[in-house]
Amino acid sequence: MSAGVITLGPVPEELALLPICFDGSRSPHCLSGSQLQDSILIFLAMPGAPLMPMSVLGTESIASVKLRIQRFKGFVVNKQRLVLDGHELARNNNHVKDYGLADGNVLHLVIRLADLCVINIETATGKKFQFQVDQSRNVKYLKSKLAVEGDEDLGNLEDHKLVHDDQELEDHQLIADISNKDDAVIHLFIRKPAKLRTQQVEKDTIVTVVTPQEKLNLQNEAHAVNPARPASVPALVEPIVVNRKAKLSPQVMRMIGSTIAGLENGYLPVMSAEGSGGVYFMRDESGEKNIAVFKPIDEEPMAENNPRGLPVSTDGEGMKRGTLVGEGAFREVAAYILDHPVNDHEHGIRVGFSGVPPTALVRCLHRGKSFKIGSLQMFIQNNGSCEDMGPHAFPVQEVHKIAVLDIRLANADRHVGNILVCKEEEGGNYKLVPIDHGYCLPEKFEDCTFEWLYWPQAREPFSDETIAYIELLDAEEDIKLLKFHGWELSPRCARVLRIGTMLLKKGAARGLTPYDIGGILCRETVNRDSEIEDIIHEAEDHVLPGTSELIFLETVSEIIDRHLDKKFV
Ligand SMILES: Nc1ncnc2c1ncn2[C@@H]1O[C@H](COP(=O)(O)OP(=O)(O)OP(=O)(O)O)[C@@H](O)[C@H]1O
Repeated sequence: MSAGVITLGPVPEELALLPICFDGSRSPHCLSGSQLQDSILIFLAMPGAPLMPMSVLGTESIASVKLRIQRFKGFVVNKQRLVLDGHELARNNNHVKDYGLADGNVLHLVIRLADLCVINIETATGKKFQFQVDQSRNVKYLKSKLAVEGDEDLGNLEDHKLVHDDQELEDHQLIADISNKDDAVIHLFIRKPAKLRTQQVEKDTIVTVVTPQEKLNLQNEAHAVNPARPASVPALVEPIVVNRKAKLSPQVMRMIGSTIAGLENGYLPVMSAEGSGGVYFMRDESGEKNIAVFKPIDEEPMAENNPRGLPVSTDGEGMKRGTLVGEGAFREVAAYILDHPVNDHEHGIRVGFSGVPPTALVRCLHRGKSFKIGSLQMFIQNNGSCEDMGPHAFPVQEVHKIAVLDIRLANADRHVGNILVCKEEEGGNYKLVPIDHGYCLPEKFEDCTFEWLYWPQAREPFSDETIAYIELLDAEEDIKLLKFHGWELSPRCARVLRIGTMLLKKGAARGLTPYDIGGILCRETVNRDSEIEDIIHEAEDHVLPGTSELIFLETVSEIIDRHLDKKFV
């Protein structure tokens, strides 16, 4: 779990990221002649830190670059995302030169940290602050952060005394020591003159600063952050419904209701330490459980308010090719809408074939006056994600249901962190839940990546149940369904959906495995087109300009047939 900053040795940081020589020194002068020619000086950008020079080799793999960052900055490889000019260097086995890195380039490092701690601070006057603090920081650091980023009304924070379990906290104490091991959130209230105490509520540590006049009980604090909402105040969360005839599912309605109740009871959204965009956990009415995950569009990667230090997109394109910044929420909702249930409304609950959690487009009141638009997805209790364990224990069908979704929607972001693992109480089987569909339905197949492709289950044939589901899929109906819900796919995105569905159906009818089909959609290296891209180019060369989309797709269909016949004799 540890992904915090490790203590560096005596090596100056700027030299630490230079390649290591055989004698253990880090001077670039020890590189061989060809290595010197191959050497590229780039700059690593991390939120809140100055640019750091880093020397990489063109022939070095992305995995090796990440490994060196891990070695000297302490962020483990699978928690790193490297972004160049707004696009992620997602393929670890590709080389630096494949991505066209050149001298002077700035590489953004986004850390998917799990051991940041969210600290909510509320003053006596109701002002709220939220900080993310590494658990290795101490109480003094927290106070200094509050002094700098807080508010002058807070006065001299040196005077505040923090108390935990009725013990006064010392400035040198670590945040990790205040909270229990797995705490993700510390709520801190400030009332002057300060006297602090903390209380455990489930996994949260509630640190309460109280004035001597006030009664020391939690009820008081809960009440203070639970003002009755005047009728004139707009709803805290509202679904955005374009077509009134499009009914929201009962699960979505319940999720929105519980999210509102949680907010009304004063439980503020808690920012996830993971993710490359702004991701907020919304609490239910009791404040004890996460009920939903809110992802505002203005905080997506490369959007203007991205909280992870990613630069704003210069051309509007998102972190994956063929997507636009600000459209992630639509894509999240589209994945849910298109995840058709097998047995309609099983036990009164709509469960999609691939198990995409219920998701809706909502607007959420922000700081009491403006709105943030984004996707609201049901929070799924889980035992971690697929990055926490090897794939061998996953049932074949669980992997296949995700493969079907990814192939249909040409998902460009199916990494291991985007599949949650839930262990069933009865029987102890693993269930997989696909999340994070902000980069599905892109305009092109260029960035398609499927982590499951390399899992043994992907080489197993589809079950009869899956084949029956695939046979029923109809891209034209899917496009109409999305339009009914208010999203008219661009012609290019619609083409990707049609071709992905076509390939899936043809492959399944021939008895091909998810590996066979998925492999056609994914590039082997970043600079070599995938088979599907080659097929599309061939079709484009074949048809005359101005040819209808229907004829174009028929051409693609014929080429795919030929390709499959040749490849899988
Ligand atoms: N529906 C959900 N249920 C439970 N946890 C969730 C859910 N959605 C997201 N999370 C948690 O929040 C984290 C970040 O969410 P998500 O991956 O969607 O964000 P992102 O910014 O799109 O990230 P990424 O860098 O993976 O593209 C996930 O790793 C997961 O731990």
